[in-house]
Amino acid sequence: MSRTKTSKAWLQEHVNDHYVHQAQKDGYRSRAAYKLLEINEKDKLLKPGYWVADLGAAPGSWSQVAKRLVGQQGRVFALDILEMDPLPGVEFVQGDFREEETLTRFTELLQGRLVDLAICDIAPNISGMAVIDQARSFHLCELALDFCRDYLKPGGHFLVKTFQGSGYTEFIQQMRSEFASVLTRKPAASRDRSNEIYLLGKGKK
Ligand SMILES: C[S@@+](CC[C@H](N)C(=O)[O-])C[C@H]1O[C@@H](n2cnc3c(N)ncnc32)[C@H](O)[C@@H]1O
Repeated sequence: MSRTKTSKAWLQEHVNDHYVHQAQKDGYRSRAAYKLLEINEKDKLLKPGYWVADLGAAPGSWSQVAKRLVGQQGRVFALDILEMDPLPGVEFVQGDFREEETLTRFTELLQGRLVDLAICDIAPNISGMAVIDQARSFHLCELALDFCRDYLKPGGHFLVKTFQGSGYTEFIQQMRSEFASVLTRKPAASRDRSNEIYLLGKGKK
């Protein structure tokens, strides 16, 4: 299929997408909100009073969901390489997660406290070359796992988007060494044709 036809097909699918309409109705910034809502419904990740780190947060629908569910006593810290329009009650740092300086600015917000939950929906810019995209994606996943080693409470949970393919099995092994259990989640809002799959690490060791 030509590029134009592919983009037209994407646009058509987007316009017809039930979750896109629902997000507009519910005031969420993107259809991704329903992935987190469905996973949360099953796994009860977000609780009132929790501190949550949202890595790769823009445009912000996961942060919206998180803030709503942690309530006034909870805090949501969001990070993205892109700008994000402010969200009430969400503290945001713009920067590249691969850079030490970004991590420093982000973790300064925590003032020495550990988070109860880390959620990571980071997806790198797609180059179209599967091997490169896959490697970039897992590099970011590994950085998010490093973040959990240092800034997630023992017993805390970590939800991360991955793509099945090269590096997937190795990353699950790394997750297993850090968490009591590692589960896979493919919410209905995640398109069938996408090989994205969420890993949920439960109970940081
Ligand atoms: C699928 S979107 C996240 C959607 C978000 N969960 C929501 O509900 O609105 C993936 C995000 O990862 C961000 N991202 C990609 N590479 C990044 C990096 N190196 N550092 C920080 N953010 C990055 C992108 O800018 C993009 O906003």
